[in-house]
Amino acid sequence: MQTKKNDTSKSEKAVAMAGKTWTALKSETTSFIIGLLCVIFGVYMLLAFISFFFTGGNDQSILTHPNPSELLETGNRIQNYAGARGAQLAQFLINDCFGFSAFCIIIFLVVTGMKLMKAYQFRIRNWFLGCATVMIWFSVTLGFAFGGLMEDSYIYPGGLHGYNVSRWICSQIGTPGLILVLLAVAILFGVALTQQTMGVVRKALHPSLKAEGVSAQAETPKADNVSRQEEVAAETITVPLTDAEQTEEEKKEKKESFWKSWTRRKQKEEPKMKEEEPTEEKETETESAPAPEPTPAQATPKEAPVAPVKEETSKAIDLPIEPEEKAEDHPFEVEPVRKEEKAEEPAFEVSNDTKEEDQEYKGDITQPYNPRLDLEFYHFPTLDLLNTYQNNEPDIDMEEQNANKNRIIKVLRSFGIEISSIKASVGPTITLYEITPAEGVRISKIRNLEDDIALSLSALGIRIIAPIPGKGTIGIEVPNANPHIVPMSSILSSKKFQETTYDLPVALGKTITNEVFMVDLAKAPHMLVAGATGQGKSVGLNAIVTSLLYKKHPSELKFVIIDPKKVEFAIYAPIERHFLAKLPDASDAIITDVTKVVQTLNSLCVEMDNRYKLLQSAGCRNIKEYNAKFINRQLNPENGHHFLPYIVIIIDEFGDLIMTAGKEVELPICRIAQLARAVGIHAIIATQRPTTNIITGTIKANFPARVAFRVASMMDSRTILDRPGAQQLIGKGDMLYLQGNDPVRVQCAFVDTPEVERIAAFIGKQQGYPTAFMLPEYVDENAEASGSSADVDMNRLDPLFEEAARLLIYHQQGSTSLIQRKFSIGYNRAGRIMDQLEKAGIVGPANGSKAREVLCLDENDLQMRMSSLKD
Ligand SMILES: Nc1ncnc2c1ncn2[C@@H]1O[C@H](COP(=O)(O)OP(=O)(O)OP(=O)(O)O)[C@@H](O)[C@H]1O
Repeated sequence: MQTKKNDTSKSEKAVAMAGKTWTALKSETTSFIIGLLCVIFGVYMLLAFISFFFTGGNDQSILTHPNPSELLETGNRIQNYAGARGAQLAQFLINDCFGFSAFCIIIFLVVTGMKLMKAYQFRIRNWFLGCATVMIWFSVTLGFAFGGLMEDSYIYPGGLHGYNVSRWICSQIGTPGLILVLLAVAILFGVALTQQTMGVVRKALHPSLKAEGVSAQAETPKADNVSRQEEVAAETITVPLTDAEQTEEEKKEKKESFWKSWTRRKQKEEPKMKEEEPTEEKETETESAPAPEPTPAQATPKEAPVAPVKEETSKAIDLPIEPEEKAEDHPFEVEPVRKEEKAEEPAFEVSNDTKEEDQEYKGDITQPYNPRLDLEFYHFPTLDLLNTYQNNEPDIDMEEQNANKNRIIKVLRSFGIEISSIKASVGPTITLYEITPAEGVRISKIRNLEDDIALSLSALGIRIIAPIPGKGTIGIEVPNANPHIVPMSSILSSKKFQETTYDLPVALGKTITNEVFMVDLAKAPHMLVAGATGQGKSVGLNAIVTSLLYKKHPSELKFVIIDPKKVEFAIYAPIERHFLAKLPDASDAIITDVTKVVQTLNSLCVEMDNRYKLLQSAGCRNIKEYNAKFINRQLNPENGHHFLPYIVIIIDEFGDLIMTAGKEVELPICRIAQLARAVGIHAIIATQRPTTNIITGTIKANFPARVAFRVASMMDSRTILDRPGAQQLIGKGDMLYLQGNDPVRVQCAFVDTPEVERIAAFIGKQQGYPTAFMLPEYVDENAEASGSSADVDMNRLDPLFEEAARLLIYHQQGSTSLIQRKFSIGYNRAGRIMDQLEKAGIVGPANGSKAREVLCLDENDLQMRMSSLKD
């Protein structure tokens, strides 16, 4: 009894010890050191082995000495480069064990070392099985083939193992039996390595198989061939079944065309098949800097298993789950991280593309007009104004990838969903797992389980796309354990951005596959940005403005910035004379006062109408055609024609505007959104509260491009994107971009306030236009009508008159915007109330941009005036 207890505690201790040792081994440093030792030892063995071929003969007499240790101690007479121990090792592994194939041990050692060092991601189990099979097979084959030479040479090609095993097999099943066994093992190994082996064997058995190959294929009862069989059958039906009547030639022709179409189909399937054959070459390619456009074959993962797709039909929901074991059976591909191609030359250094000839011909109307000549020495902002970050390149953590893969398979299995393959694309913050469901699993089933699956994976930010449009696979987006920032500098220095031909290139960030994501605002043409507070909206808007500033000359682009929060966009003040537009009487270009917003938006409508008139008289359909004509001097400036810069309106906190100014803001915005595209006026509106009373149906209909950062609820997501999803984002710039049917998940580029300040200062200190771009004056007809206090009808006082008067007396500030905000009414109505208050002597006359003076001192005073009004 006692002994039993002791045994149990001993075994528990041993298990605990093993656990501890395993944890220590798993630590990154330990595994790196062990890996390094493996590689070094492998190199040492290689040296010993190679040297053995040259020096083995001389050393053998010492090594096979009855008491070799005596001789080895001095080591003097050993000639092997790896010394006495090396000679001993080589003698043992080559001659006493496996012969030439002992080199496989070195290969496995180095592979293991590389894996432990995390230099390469090999699949150790496969490599072990592969190396062991090759080593034993060759050892037996060489032992069998060269067994007779052993007496004459100091090297045994198959080693003693090969010699003895081959002799034993021969004694059991005879020489032909041994040959057949070796052949069978070789073919089985080949099939496990690549399915193409089957084709080679078939061809070897039947060289003229080509045409009949189809039927051979069709006869293979593989589930994934079923649809192919159907196709083949369908095609076969189109061949008239009159073979007997056909001439030999006709038959041949039909066979050929049939074969051609089959080959075409095979070629389509080829990449898929290639994905299933990870070769060492591909692995190396994957490890070294991957090509920018990896083909499916190149993108084959480091650890993609050799085994073909395993078809599991049993529902695993009731089975004991062994995820670690079973999950590995699924082909798992991890796409290599795409490295964005950088432009060779920093194009921004050469900031002005004004050519010398242009300067010479300045004013020469026989030469094309160059709008950039207005500010001919303007320098585009340089990339060094932007922050660079260390270690921001996404890398692939295979441990995390495998853990996630296993988790997904386990969760899906717990819902009775089997999959046949899984592929991962690692992005800066999110990894997309693309899953192919097994035969017979309906995608709708997965779609219905979306919430449960997301819940079971229990990580923030999981989004399920069932199916991925156009692919027939299911996508599960899982946040990475170590998200990476996407610096604005990495986007702006990319080849894609620098070589873009977009009219208004807006670089938003990187997609899940690490591609730079850009849109052309000129085509968008208006954008709606939503996101709860602190999720990256302002950074996103800054990224939009920054990318435009890096591409556009001040003569080509103007911003109208509306910032009710008053602080977010103040950083752009220095670029007022270069890039900003404002009303003629406005003191600041960045509009923070709600009253000015309505005027500005209406003024933009006037600008739009004016531009349409210009386009009409020039016979152009859009701004691009018009500007091209103007540049080619086909339009006479004396007839009012001029080069038209794009105008981008940016409105932060649109919700606030709608709450205070309501329809008065919505109407001009909708007019602009409906019509302004052709004349180069584009709007970007952002809101924290994407509710239906703020983003009304009319606004939604006219803003086809939507950017959703994380929002508070599914309702908000539906308002902005017409579907759920944005509530599941992880924040910090994680966003969905929708234009058309399906949203794209993008990690927004990060541009910090100091970076924007540096860019603004860089532009601001250069020569600019004398003033900001002047928008046309807007005369509010309604306001005009009710503008003069002489016309004010005091018999029909506004219902809010008395309350408004009380408000102004309380604040001692005669401000129309105060009335607007407090009572959530439009500018016109607030203006009318103010006029009535003026006529009643409660406030003084308008005082320029300053608030009016409040003439009424307190409540008593007001009561007296009110009673006199009623009289
Ligand atoms: N693209 C990004 N990459 C990394 N971090 C980001 C990104 N965008 C935002 N963040 C982080 O989130 C913080 C808040 O972002 P931001 O100020 O843009 O939020 P917001 O949605 O504009 O909030 P609010 O509506 O309150 O102004 C930033 O200070 C930054 O730390």
